[in-house]
Amino acid sequence: MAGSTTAPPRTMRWEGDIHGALRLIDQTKLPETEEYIECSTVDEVWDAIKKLKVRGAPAIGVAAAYGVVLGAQTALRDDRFRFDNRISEICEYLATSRPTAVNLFWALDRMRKVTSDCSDFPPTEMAERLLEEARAIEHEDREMCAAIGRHGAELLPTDGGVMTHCNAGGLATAGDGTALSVIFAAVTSGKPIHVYANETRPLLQGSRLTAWELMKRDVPCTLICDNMAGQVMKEGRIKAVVTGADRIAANGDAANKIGTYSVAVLAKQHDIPFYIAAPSSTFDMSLSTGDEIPIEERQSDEITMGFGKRTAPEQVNTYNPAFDVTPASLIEALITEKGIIRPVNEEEIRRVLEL
Ligand SMILES: CSC[C@H]1O[C@H](OP(=O)(O)O)[C@H](O)[C@@H]1O
Repeated sequence: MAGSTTAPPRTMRWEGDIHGALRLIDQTKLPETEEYIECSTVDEVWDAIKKLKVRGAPAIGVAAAYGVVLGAQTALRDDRFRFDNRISEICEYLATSRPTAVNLFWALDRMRKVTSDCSDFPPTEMAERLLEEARAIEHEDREMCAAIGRHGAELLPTDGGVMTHCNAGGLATAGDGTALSVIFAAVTSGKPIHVYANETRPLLQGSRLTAWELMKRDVPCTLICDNMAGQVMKEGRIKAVVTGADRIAANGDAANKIGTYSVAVLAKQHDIPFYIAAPSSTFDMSLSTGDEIPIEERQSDEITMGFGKRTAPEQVNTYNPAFDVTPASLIEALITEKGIIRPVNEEEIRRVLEL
């Protein structure tokens, strides 16, 4: 039966005590090589997030939390400044690594709260509490992934293909993923899921990462170019679409990898349910609609230098938004660790997430 139980390698692991380091799989090297890097400074974590060595909304949050711990190590060695002020500066610095995934800011807020809750603790004790909080964020994310899988599996069809876009798998989280956790749970429950993975230009998270994860888990997968999504739906191959998200506004509008909005429009056209799987840490209730979600724009060579080969004239103008926003009206349901949100609106979001 498809769906082996062997999970792919963990996205990241903190090794050691408060003086330890963060070990990450370098996702820019996949699928050719499974290479691990060790981050021993906050700058190395910032760089890993910026360059997508670690990526995916929940994974970015977990990595940033451990980045704060690495910064705390340096702060402990320099008593010229108040330790809690240094931690606050470190959080501000990590917050500049990428703008869209709200999990980054959610995790940093939790780390800042440790310093305010433990303001009368000596720096060494505060540093220990910071490591405990980072570990808790990682553990909770793993639990959230499993719960998302349990809730979402029942929504997937017992026949036909399931399309996904980008990578919302184990590599994007500290657990089995969000969208892929739903797929893995459905396969484990015995559903004959066949995944159509969109390659997801320009950085190919779908072909490089999602296809890699699915094949590791023996889940049947067909890789397609992004511009094939409509034809594949028109041929009747797709019975559902499920993706991840990087930030969901209070009304349910959801930011996800560029191209997700197009897939949602195509799904609507073909009367295919479009689901988004995301933990509660991806919801930003301070934003009333998706119009307010900051969209990251990335450098030109991600488009013109397709992984080392020039694919466009050197000075050509480019536009490279890394995300787009799918309106709540196109989303059949949001799949969270606390349950299914349907219809997708602020009242239902607040009811299910108990906000
Ligand atoms: C589980 S959320 C993953 C989410 O993050 C990805 O973006 P990036 O690879 O740029 O970090 C993409 O939007 C995924 O859906």
